Amino acid sequence: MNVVHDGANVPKTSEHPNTFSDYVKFLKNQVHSPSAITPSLPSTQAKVRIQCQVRARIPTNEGGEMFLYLYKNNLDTKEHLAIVYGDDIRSKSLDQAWENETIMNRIVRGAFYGRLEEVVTDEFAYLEKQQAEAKKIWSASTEPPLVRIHSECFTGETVHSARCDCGEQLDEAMRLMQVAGRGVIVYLRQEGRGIGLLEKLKAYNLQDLGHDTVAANVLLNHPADGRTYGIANAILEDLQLKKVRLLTNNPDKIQQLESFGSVNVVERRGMVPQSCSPKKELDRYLAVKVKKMGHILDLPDRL
Ligand SMILES: Nc1nc2c(ncn2[C@@H]2O[C@H](COP(=O)(O)OP(=O)(O)OP(=O)(O)O)[C@@H](O)[C@H]2O)c(=O)[nH]1
Repeated sequence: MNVVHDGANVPKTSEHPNTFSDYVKFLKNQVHSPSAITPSLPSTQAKVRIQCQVRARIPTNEGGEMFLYLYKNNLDTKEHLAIVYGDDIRSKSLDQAWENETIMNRIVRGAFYGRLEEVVTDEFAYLEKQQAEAKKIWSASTEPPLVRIHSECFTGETVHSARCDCGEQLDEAMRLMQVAGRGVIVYLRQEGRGIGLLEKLKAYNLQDLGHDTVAANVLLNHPADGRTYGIANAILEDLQLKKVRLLTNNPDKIQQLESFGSVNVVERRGMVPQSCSPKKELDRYLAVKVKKMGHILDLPDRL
């Protein structure tokens, strides 16, 4: 993109808009300061506050595209993400107006409708185009989208470890959403079910000595699963999703998400590993998830 015009300051902005003229009023009446979001409340009991900082288009090698939304929050310093398919799924906190920002500022942090394809030279024409794009979005379907709440797994996703099915689950979720043209993957930086990569790698060494994934965590004085879903819930709220079809084998995830009261899981879709060649380590991992962690997985012949 090559934007040459810096635009006017966006004045103070109040409520979330429903129409484009509301949107313009909204921009005029509400100021939000993203710097107010700092990790000042370390307790997991603290009220979760999040702010979407930026959104950017990611074209994929498969020919489709997604938008990546990056969030800041008040509980930790991690950059939690939402991978969003479909133009009608919008972040409330991103679309808010920030103090003293220009149209160019809004473009750079991704708070625009449609695609950035040409140089912005005429602010009025740009706003007219935005109005047309916004109208399309606000008349779009409100069907509950496919949603996956995915926890980071460097080993499974980046170095293709065969110890777990995390990489495959992420790829499959992206494939399903690309086909559906709509969906959200909330990508939480809760590596190793919340214990971090350092401790997870220690757990792998204990697993090579014969301990399973749960026992290895416990031997290292960690819970079997130390994850929380308050930030995921807040991100789904921010994306204005009240009903979702969740891709998961983990009933605890559904229970925890619904316990916040703002997001309703109307359907659970299983994530069955597609790789047809059974792998010894992966099958041992999946069997423990079913037997010890209550996961639902329909692979009776393999496990
Ligand atoms: N501590 C630990 N974490 C692991 C291990 N294998 C994978 N993980 C982490 O587990 C997380 C994924 O959780 P899973 O239990 O595989 O699946 P889930 O998210 O509970 O459930 P699904 O929605 O069905 O995928 C990621 O953060 C991985 O890094 C392991 O052996 N030990």
